[in-house]
Amino acid sequence: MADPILELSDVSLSFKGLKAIHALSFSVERGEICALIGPNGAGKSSLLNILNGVYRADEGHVAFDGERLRSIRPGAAARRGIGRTFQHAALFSGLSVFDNVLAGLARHSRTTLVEHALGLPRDAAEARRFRAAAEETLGFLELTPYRDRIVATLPYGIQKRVDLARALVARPTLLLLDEPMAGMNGEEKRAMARFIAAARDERGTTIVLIEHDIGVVMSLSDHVVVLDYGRKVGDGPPDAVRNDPAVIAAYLGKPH
Ligand SMILES: Nc1ncnc2c1ncn2[C@@H]1O[C@H](COP(=O)(O)OP(=O)(O)OP(=O)(O)O)[C@@H](O)[C@H]1O
Repeated sequence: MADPILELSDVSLSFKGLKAIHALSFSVERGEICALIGPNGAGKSSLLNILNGVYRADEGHVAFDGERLRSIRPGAAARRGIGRTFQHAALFSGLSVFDNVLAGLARHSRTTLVEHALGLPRDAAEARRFRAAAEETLGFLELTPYRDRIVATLPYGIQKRVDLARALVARPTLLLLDEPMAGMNGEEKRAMARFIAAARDERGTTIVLIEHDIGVVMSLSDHVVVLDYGRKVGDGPPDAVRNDPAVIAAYLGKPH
């Protein structure tokens, strides 16, 4: 039975007259990997920005877990269970892997500044919980051997995995990944695809990702949504989308 975690209805977004997203509607099922594909400028990143509250849709609405998302800000979206990574990983390059992953919990702290400054028990208990969650996520993504390394000294593929760890440590219900494999070699892409699939399979995380590598999209996703100039031109399982004449004409047949 259908169990959508995300439902977009007639969502539109413009930038100073330029319509980046046109009356877009689709649903994402709980626990699936949904890939957003389409040429440069199709509106994919703008859409992720609406989903985690960086932008607000001009028209239409988005429901997350049965509740309408209204002008939510990124911090509130994170606390509601919507995690995000960005196209260009913005890690703290001078800090250790462990501290970067711990930073992924900063928005989830329930202790007040006073409790923190005074080192009160609630603060200490939370700090212990956060550290345990960070260690667990490092183990889950096979990053424990890199735990104390400074991020800037690590290979690119590992840095992108640290970025994934930072987003996963808070156990988001919905994780938005903006080109998690951009710039990676084949081996790094295979490793990243394995960890993304593990987040779905072992943690039940729903994932919406932007990806340009069609081979990766077809093998990793359960559902593909194709955008072109802000309009939806395809929506379905990977095999159906791959063979859809409208998608081939708009995207798959073009060099990109
Ligand atoms: N902040 C902004 N201000 C003005 N125009 C913007 C802004 N962000 C995006 N756009 C425009 O909106 C359209 C959609 O851009 P968007 O970045 O969402 O596409 P995309 O599919 O993610 O592209 P890419 O694959 O290149 O990342 C483009 O025409 C882009 O130039």
